[in-house]
Amino acid sequence: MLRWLTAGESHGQQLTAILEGLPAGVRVQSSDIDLQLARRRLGHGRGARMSFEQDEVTLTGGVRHGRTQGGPIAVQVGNTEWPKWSTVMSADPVDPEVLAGQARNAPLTRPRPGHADLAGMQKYGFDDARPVLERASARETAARVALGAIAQAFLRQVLDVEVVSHVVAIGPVVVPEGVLPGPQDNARIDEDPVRCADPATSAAMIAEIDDVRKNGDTLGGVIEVVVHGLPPGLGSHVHWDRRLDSRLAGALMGVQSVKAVEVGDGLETSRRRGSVAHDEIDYAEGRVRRRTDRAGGIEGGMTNGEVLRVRAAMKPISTVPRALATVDTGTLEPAVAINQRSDACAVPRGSVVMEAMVALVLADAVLEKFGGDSVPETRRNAQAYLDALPVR
Ligand SMILES: Cc1cc2nc3c(=O)[nH]c(=O)nc-3n(C[C@H](O)[C@H](O)[C@H](O)COP(=O)(O)O)c2cc1C
Ligand SMILES: C=C(O[C@@H]1CC(C(=O)O)=C[C@@H](OP(=O)(O)O)[C@H]1O)C(=O)O
Repeated sequence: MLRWLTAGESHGQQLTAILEGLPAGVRVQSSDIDLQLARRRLGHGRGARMSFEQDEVTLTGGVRHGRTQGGPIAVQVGNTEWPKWSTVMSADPVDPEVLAGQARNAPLTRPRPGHADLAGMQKYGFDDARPVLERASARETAARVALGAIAQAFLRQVLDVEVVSHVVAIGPVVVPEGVLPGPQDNARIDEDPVRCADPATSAAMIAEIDDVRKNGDTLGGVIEVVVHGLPPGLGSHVHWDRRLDSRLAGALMGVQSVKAVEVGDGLETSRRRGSVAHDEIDYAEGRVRRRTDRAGGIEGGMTNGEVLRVRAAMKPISTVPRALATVDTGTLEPAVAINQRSDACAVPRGSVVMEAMVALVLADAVLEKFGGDSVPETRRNAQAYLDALPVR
């Protein structure tokens, strides 16, 4: 079983992430994580913070000389903005007189609609939204991407699995049907400002983001994660919490701002007749395969050996520059929501986060199926399973 956990605040000293249960011998180094974190900072529509916040990665446990050792892997992602926040976010008590002089410490009492601010203040008994927004912030996704980079290295080294992603919708602008990235397409897609695999749609997406930005507004959209090289039989039909689709949906829905998840053709499938909704089976090219992949590579809660496709829909950024109506929780008077710099559209960089979540779930499912305490052992187990499949 693979377990992972993150800790840390948006303006805290650092994010901390732990990944436990990975076999020994996965080749991984800080630069692999740096690469993924750099991808997460890109994208047309990102906010100012993404241009000056550097992610300082340190592997502090579980890896020696570029290989995992079998123990928990610990990663720190330092916030380079920390010096500006070290008093306001200090873990230890600070002299009240020093704090009083800090403009950043003024209580945030105008909760933003669409954020955790108000419900979090009520739930935890705060009269200031700061402690809520610090942890609710998607800054935390940097820690997930760091762990996802390690999970991706494991998947690649054990099974040649490649996890790629692309943006399929931004606001009302949607890619045409049939655009499907290949296993090596991430580098090409990264070069597109909105991580869209279709150049004509990309231009329309950029125009849409520019338009909302000009109008003080924000946008959401849809990301598709595509996984090549998975064997059949990951996950299971036998119980709801063993189903791979359920585990993927939970992981993607657990990313800040995700409001819907689709597996394969998802909602579109529900509108089709059965005769054209499923994937007929034939025997060709030496294997039993599906003629189409409407199911997105999962049937009965298990991978079926076809390309896996899952989609996550992000709501528009909640910190709308043309600030939304709220109430000042100190005075109960009408007010406008807290408004600071923010992304106009985080969908392109969100796609890197979705890849990480999918990689973590799949690494867990691979270990559940094949076990192994070292990469060679897991690889041997996987190969023995593939060789013994009754139907290839
Ligand atoms: C990668 C990423 C970046 C985000 N950047 C911002 C941002 O700059 N400003 C903002 O208000 N929300 C941003 N969000 C969205 C908020 O974190 C999200 O709206 C908030 O957590 C509430 O969403 P929920 O109701 O789904 O929890 C971002 C989300 C992601 C995944
Ligand atoms: C810092 C990151 O994203 C942040 C996520 C975020 C939010 O509300 O989710 C709000 C913004 O932070 P701030 O309010 O400090 O400008 C983003 O910049 C990051 O992704 O590294």
